[in-house]
Amino acid sequence: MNLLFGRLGWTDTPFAELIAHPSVNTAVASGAAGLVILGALVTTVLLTRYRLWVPLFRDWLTSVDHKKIGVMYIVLALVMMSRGVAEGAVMRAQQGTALAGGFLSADHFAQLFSTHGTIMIFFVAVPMIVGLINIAVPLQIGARDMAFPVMNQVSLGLTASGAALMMISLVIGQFATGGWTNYPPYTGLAFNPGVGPDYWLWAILISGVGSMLSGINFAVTIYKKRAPGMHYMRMTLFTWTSLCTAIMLIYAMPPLTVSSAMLALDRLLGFHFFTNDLGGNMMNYANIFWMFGHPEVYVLVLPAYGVWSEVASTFSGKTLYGYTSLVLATMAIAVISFTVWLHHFFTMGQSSSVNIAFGIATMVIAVPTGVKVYDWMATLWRGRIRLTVPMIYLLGFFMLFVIGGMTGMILANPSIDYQVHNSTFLVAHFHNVLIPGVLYGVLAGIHYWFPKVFGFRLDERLGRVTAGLWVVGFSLTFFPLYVLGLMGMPRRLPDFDDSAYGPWVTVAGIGALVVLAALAMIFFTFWYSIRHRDRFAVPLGDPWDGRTLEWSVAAPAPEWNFARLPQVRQVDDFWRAKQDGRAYAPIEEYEDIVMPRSTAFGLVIAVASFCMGFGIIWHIWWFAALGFVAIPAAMIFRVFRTDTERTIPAAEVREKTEAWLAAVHAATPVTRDEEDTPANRGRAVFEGNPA
Ligand code: HEA
Ligand code: HEM
Ligand SMILES: [Cu+2]
Repeated sequence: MNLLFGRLGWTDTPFAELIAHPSVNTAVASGAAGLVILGALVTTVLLTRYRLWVPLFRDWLTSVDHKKIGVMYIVLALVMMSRGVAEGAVMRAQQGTALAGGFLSADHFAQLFSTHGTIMIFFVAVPMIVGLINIAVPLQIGARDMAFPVMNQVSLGLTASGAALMMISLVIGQFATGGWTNYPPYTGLAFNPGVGPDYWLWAILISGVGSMLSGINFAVTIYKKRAPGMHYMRMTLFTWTSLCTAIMLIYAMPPLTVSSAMLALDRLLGFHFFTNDLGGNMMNYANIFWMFGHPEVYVLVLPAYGVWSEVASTFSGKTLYGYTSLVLATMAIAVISFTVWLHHFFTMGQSSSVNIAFGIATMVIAVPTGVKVYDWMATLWRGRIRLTVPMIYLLGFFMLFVIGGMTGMILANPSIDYQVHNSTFLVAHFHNVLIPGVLYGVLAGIHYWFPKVFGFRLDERLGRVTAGLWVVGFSLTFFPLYVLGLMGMPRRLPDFDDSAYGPWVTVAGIGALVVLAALAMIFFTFWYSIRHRDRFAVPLGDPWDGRTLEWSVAAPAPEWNFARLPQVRQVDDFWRAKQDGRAYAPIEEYEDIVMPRSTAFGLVIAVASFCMGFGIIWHIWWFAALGFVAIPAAMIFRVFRTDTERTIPAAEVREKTEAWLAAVHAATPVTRDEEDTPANRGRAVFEGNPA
């Protein structure tokens, strides 16, 4: 232990390990570390080569525009997802070759499922969802920005800082082996003195605060920043689900922060909250963690349900069937989800009557979820269906998610759960809700809102192939796990010698290859669409014949979103406005618009919190102190700034808006009959002459 580097030594890299013990296992670890380093180098070279550092800093990293922050969240999530999916595939390869001896050590496999689970939940699903909410909600409620734009940037910074800790754990030291739940006492000092659990703890502590702040920001934005006339029962369903998710984040994140902080105290200062002796009890961890953990999965899935609502209604050309029931179902799921956490440990010793109570509470969630599924189906019924990419994802969701939900119902029976708890049946269940439920929803949302942010849409053909690959890839990879689970295969199993597992893990392995192809296709779709962006341009801003406010402005949406705040009269206001000629009305008087000024505050907080986390993990106390002091210092400095706002002159707003309005009015109106052609021709799709 030394003062300068704490417990960090030269041998704490996978490369040193590779030299000391050359094997396929250590080579894989070094390869992964090499990829991280290579990725960082290539990014640096490209940014320098194309002189992008300044634009990156000026237009993105210091921006407080909710749309840009949303995009950065999603980019972060896509980077992390590439790692997460690759890790999933490596685990499948290990189990696929286990009968022949495999190629990974048990410890390495344990790190893989721990990083994979942690990354997928906290650094893929959460940022994807938060990113979409950032992009869509202010536009849908007719606002110019978030309630707290700078805090929004801080949330992103904290999330990125946690993600950076995850990435650096590949290169320096190693990650935890305790799964995404990091249960003590296994992760306590007695069993795990290394840095692994500390990486988990500080990545979660730092990003968790960011998520809670996001929740506050979203809730206040939706409460306070709605346009005139945007009553609660006129909001879009995506906004409703975002509001429920925001409230859930506010209540669910603190338990996670508390359980993690308590475990950190156990590890750093010898507290005994969760040890087996000296008064500790790990059941406290299990309870507090799952008080977060269960609501968390609905935090993720509710906004995806919101996307399905938008998609179903837009692409069947109908107002949502059962609007009120969808709102009430969302609220019911949000509330009930706080009463079911114990179903994650039915087998951990409480009496059967307690188990039964929680089992029943769990099953009750099927009712509001079913209401939603039937409402979406009724929305499609007799609609003018357009099979766009988001609709393909919706169909995949209908087929697959319902199966995953049903297996959840099976697990909710304590007596059945005793048989399949912690088997791959469970692994199949949760991937079956997370991938078709959350991931498909997010991908559908990206396809749907991409043109609004960038002014051009993504290629439909490639998007369809990608969606198809996700449906096939998911099914091949995860349905075999139900069978394996019923055969008795436990989760988190690095190797086995029961040859009966062989065929099923082989199929799952092939499925993982298809999923890898689907991942590659996502990036190819982006690349191809960006290259041909002129062909895909939709400057008028309404490529899907949209129904809600975000489609009533140009694409890309101007920085101020709305030149004049809209006056809302009903659900699907923009759609009705297009029909009775109110849409695209001329604006008589333009006004100056005050917007928040760009700032590096979030960036400073991100770097400082990273230093603090990294310092504590490695016991490099001076480094930790530096970060710890920099955070309040930056806050105090920020409080004294007075030049935090910037006025956009009315003339500038007028010029941009009038040019766009003129283009809209010059475009050929598309009549109902022509609408069956691909709906995304780059012109406004509306009926009649709006002038
Ligand atoms: C987005 C994520 C998500 C979602 C939506 C769900 C949804 C549900 N989950 Fe799942 N679950 C997870 C993510 C998710 N889960 C994760 C990550 C874990 C494991 C964590 C770990 O241990 O690592 C887990 C674990 C888990 C367990 C613990 C099992 C164990 O550890 O042994 C249980 C037990 O009750 C459960 C139940 C349910 C139920 C009842 C639903 C319900 O909400 C499903 C409701 C939906 C339907 C039922 C389908 C649609 C409904 C209809 C068409 C209406 C008609 C149907 C009926 C009337 C039945 N889940
Ligand atoms: C896309 C392809 C994916 C593949 C191939 C894959 C594969 C795997 C594998 C092999 C495991 C270990 C299973 C075991 O313990 O036996 C696992 C665990 C897990 N996965 Fe995935 N997965 C994928 C996507 C996702 C996604 C999108 C999410 C979340 C949004 C996710 C969340 C998890 C979680 C939470 C765990 C549990 C980790 C733990 O045991 O602590 N996965 N996955
Ligand atoms: Cu749960």
